Amino acid sequence: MQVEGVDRKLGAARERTAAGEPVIAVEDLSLTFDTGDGPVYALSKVNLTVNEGDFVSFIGPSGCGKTTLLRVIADLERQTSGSIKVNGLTPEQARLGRHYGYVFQAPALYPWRTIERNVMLPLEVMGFPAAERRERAARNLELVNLKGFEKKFPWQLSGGMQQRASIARALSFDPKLMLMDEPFGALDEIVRDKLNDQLLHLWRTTRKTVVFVTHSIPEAVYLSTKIVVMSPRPGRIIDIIDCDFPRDRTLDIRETPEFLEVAHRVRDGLRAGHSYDD
Ligand SMILES: Nc1ncnc2c1ncn2[C@@H]1O[C@H](COP(=O)(O)OP(=O)(O)OP(=O)(O)O)[C@@H](O)[C@H]1O
Repeated sequence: MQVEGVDRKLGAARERTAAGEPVIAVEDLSLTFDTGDGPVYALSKVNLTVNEGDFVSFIGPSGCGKTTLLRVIADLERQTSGSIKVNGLTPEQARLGRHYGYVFQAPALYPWRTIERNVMLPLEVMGFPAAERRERAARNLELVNLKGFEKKFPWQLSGGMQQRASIARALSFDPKLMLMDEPFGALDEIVRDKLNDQLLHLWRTTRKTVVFVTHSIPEAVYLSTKIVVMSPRPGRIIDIIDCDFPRDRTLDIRETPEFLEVAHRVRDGLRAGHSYDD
């Protein structure tokens, strides 16, 4: 009965999303962690709308609440006050309905499973038949340029390749929304540039909505249609910047005055956020 209820609501949510409802709608959302050392005000009065097809980056210094906000969207944390809807549903309903794929900071692959079997894992849990599991794993590994590595184990792949495999896993059940928590943070700049290009290509061709956490200003400006600048103590949004570059952008745009202007505005926002600490 409960599943039927969720399914009915999911159907209704899809219709509303098709009619232009935001994919994510956050209103006046705050989250305080109660710790032994007293309360930690991780998020304060956050308001945010993510529309279908957006690529939204959260940027800000360590501890400003980027991961916490992503985890609230994914129903891995619950807000203290305020509201949040994902495709018109509560985060719990969206999680149960598999509305999003989540990519963690570290690849988090099972070392005893081959790459293919890691990618197939969510499909096994969801009860997809074996032939479809294999077909989807092959398709998504090709999408992240890992064709030919299906039978390798994670330790046989570089860090960048492992992160691509975890993206393939998050894509395996074809969610329209991807939540990505600093997926390329641990990689060197050249590998990161390459993966940024591949991610942009994937976003353009699959028309997904992406919410992406990063510390890097160039990465945020290069990838995003919208940049959410955050600052700590308490974590809050201090600027939301629209990035109107063409969707088929290439790395050369990083040299253009328009790019540098947006980067400058992000940097100004980050500096202004820090001054709250003084
Ligand atoms: N489970 C928790 N219990 C207590 N405090 C927490 C918990 N999770 C996060 N925090 C605190 O909440 C604040 C926001 O943390 P969060 O991890 O969201 O920041 P962040 O911007 O993602 O940081 P980073 O860039 O370093 O990953 C920090 O002060 C952090 O210490």
